Amino acid sequence: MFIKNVNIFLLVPSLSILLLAGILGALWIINKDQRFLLWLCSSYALVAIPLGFQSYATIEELNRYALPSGVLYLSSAWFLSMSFTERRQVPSQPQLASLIGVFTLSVLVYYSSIEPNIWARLQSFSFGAGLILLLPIKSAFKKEQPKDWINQTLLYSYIFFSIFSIIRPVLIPFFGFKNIGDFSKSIYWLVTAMSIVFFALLFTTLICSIAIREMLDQLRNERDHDSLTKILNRRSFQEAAQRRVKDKRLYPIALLAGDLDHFKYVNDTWGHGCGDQILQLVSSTLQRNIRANDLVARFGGEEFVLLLTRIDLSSAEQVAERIRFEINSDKSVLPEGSKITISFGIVPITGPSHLESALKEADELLYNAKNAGRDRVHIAGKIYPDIDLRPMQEAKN
Ligand SMILES: Nc1nc2c(ncn2[C@@H]2O[C@H](COP(=O)(O)OP(=O)(O)OP(=O)(O)O)[C@@H](O)[C@H]2O)c(=O)[nH]1
Repeated sequence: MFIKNVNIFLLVPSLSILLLAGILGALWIINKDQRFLLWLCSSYALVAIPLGFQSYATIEELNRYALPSGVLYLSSAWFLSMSFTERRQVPSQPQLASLIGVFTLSVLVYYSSIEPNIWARLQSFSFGAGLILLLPIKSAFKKEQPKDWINQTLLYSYIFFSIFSIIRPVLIPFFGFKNIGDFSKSIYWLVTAMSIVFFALLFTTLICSIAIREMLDQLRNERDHDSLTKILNRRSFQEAAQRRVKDKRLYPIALLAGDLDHFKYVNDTWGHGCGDQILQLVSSTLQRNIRANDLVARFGGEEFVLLLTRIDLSSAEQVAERIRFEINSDKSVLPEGSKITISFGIVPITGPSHLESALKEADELLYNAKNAGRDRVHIAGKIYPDIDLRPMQEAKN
């Protein structure tokens, strides 16, 4: 049996590929959304088995196990192509791939059981695997091409590998592979095994850099955004706002503090789910009403803050009124006869060091608007004679 006379060196290609499969599998466990890692890991695990086996098998064993080896190689090609389709978000073609697979396996059976011919087997099998790999290429090219060099390298190396799989058997005569008894020690087999390891290493390096970069982007995104509404959170708002207020070209700048009215009542009456829906609705209304360079954030609870650039106070007031009107008019969340209301306090930002105190001033104006009956906009410097100075709790009742 092939297990006798084990030359450990011959196991290096399959063990290296198994190691790469392990790295990909571990990365996938960290972020299960990146399914292309799982497909690639499976592809490597499947190819490592016949690769190790063929490194030791005699020509009789190669004949006997041609079908299972072929199934593993073709499945590995299919998983590799699935990894690529998942990555590029293009459709996979399982029916066509199955057809190619069945046809290729039939040829393999013929050239292993009926008329054993290793050369014909290699050609048909490599051709079948290459075709399966090439299936998603057309749709991948119809899509917008990747702009960064890592994704571009991945695309072109995948195409190169697919074409290489098809033409590899053509290399046989050039490597003088004549004595089929020496298959596992032939230069052809060495080139095949080393090329598989080379491409596996290349794909792993590229895919892992892409996966890690995307994971970091995702973490940064989660750190900077509110998970319910997807708008900026307080910390990232303050960072971004600091940059805006230092830029003279963005002045005049206005700061708006908004707070939903009687939100506790909404939660208590219609449930927390309804409250969450309202928070999402308000966030999308706020986002719809801002321009490039403006910021919108959820500061926590039912409290929102906007930084509007290149705008005077009265225009900022109009924006707030428009938002208030849109929120009031929404009929999608609360039952007929009830409406969502919001109050605003607005102040101008006078300079780079004013941000922190402007936030406090806007909050005070917002508090005044609440005391004055809610569902209203109060702006800095304006006198509101109808202000209701009753405590907030009393006003609620
Ligand atoms: N549904 C939901 N409710 C939240 C969330 N965060 C905070 N809240 C609720 O928001 C309510 C805020 O209540 P209050 O601070 O009393 O404010 P209010 O009832 O809007 O009263 P006024 O601001 O004075 O009009 C509390 O009941 C919180 O539980 C959230 O993410 N989802």
